[in-house]
Amino acid sequence: MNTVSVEILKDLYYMGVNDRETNLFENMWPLPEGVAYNSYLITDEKTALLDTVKITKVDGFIDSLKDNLGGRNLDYLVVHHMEPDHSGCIKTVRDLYPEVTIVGNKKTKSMMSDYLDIEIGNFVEVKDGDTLDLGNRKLTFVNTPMVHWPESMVSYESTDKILFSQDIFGGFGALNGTIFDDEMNFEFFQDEMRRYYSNIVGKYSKQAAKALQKVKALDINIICPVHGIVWRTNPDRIVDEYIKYANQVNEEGVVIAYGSMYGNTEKMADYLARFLAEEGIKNVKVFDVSKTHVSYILSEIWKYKGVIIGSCTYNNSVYPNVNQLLYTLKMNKLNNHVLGIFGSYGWSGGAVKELSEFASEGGNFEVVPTVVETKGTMKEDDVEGLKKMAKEMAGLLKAE
Ligand SMILES: Cc1cc2nc3c(=O)[nH]c(=O)nc-3n(C[C@H](O)[C@H](O)[C@H](O)COP(=O)(O)O)c2cc1C
Repeated sequence: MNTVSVEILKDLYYMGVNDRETNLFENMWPLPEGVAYNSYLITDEKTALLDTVKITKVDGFIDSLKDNLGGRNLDYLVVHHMEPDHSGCIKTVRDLYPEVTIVGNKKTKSMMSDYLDIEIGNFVEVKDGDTLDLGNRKLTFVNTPMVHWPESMVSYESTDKILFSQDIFGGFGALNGTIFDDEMNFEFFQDEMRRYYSNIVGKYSKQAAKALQKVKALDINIICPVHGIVWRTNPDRIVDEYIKYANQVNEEGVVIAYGSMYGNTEKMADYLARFLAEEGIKNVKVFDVSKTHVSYILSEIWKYKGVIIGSCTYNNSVYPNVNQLLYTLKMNKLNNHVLGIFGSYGWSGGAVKELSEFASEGGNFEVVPTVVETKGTMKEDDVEGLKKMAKEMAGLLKAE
C-alpha cells in the first residue's frame, strides 16, 4: 500500500502518497524526512478529484481512486497547480475516465498542452470567483498567481468551509500515520514546513502575502494542502504561521554561516558566536556552508532576525559555497533582517569586498557597521573587532 486513504468528512477523502525514495525535491532540496503528495476526492452527486500525485506513485493512487469511487465514474478533475508532483497522473486519470471534465483556469489549459501534450478534451475554464456545483458541495475558485506558479489557484468549499490550498500551507516530510493537525506535534513538522516555504515559495513572498490576505478573509474549518498535513482542528495556526513566513516576521537570534578551508574563518565564527552569547543573544546558530545544505541555512535565516556571513578568500573571490548562499539570499529577497559580514584572506583579498558589495546592493535589511577582515589568523585587533561587531548586532536586534 502506498496510498493512504482516509475519509475526512462524509464523501470527502484524503488520498495521499508518501515518497521516501526521492532524495532531492525538485532535484535540489534534500528530503531526509521524505515528502507527501496529497490528492482529495469528493463523491457528491458529481464526483471530483482534486489534483493528483507524482507519476512514480501512480499504481497505488489509481487503486485508491477506484476504491473510493466504488464503481462510479469520475466527473471532474480539478487542477489547482500544474507542477508535476501534482499533475503527474492527469494523463492516466484521463485515459481511465475519458469523459472526465478537467477544471482549470486559462493558464492551466495552455500549460496542460505544453507539459502533457494531450488532447485536452472536456475542459471547464474557470475565472477567479467562479463556482463549480457538485450537488451538496460547491467549489469556488480563487486565483493565487505566482504562489508559486502562474496558474496556481485554490478552491473553497462553502458547505463545510474547506480550503483546498494546493502548495500553500504545505511542508516537507512524509506523513507517518498522522494525517491531521490534532494527531501530531506542531513542532515536529514546523522546521520542515519553514524549510519548504523559504526555499520553494520564499521568492514569491509578496504574492504569497496577497494570497494569504484573500485566504484570511474566508471562514475556514479545514485546510487541505497538497503537501503535509490536513488542518481540521486549528487551521488558523497554519494560516498565521504562513503569514509570518510571507512577511519575514522573525525572532531574536543570529545565524552565522561561514566558509572556511583551514579554520581561520571558522575560528572567527566561533569567537563571534561566543561574543553574541555574552551580549545576551540566546539563539545563535553556526553553520559551515560546506557541510549544511543551503536550504537548511535559509530556513534558519527565515526564523531569526540576525544573519552574519563569513568567508575566506578563494581565487580573489568569496568562497564558492558562500557564493551559493549569497545567491540564495538574493533570489529569495532577504528582507527584515540585520546583516553582518566578516572574512579572511592571505594576500590581496577579495571575499570581504564581495560580501560588502552584497551588503551594499541592499535589500530591506540593516547592516552592522563593523566589518572584520583578518589576514591569515586572527590577531588581538581582530578579536576586538569581532567583539564590537557582536555588540552592534545585539544592539540592533534588541532595539526592535
Ligand atoms: C586554494 C586557495 C586559494 C586562495 N586564494 C586566495 C586569493 O585569491 N586571495 C587571497 O588573498 N587569499 C587567498 N587564499 C588564502 C586564504 O584566503 C587565507 O589563507 C585564509 O585565511 C583562509 O581561511 P580559512 O583558514 O578559513 O580557510 C587562498 C587559499 C587557498 C587554500
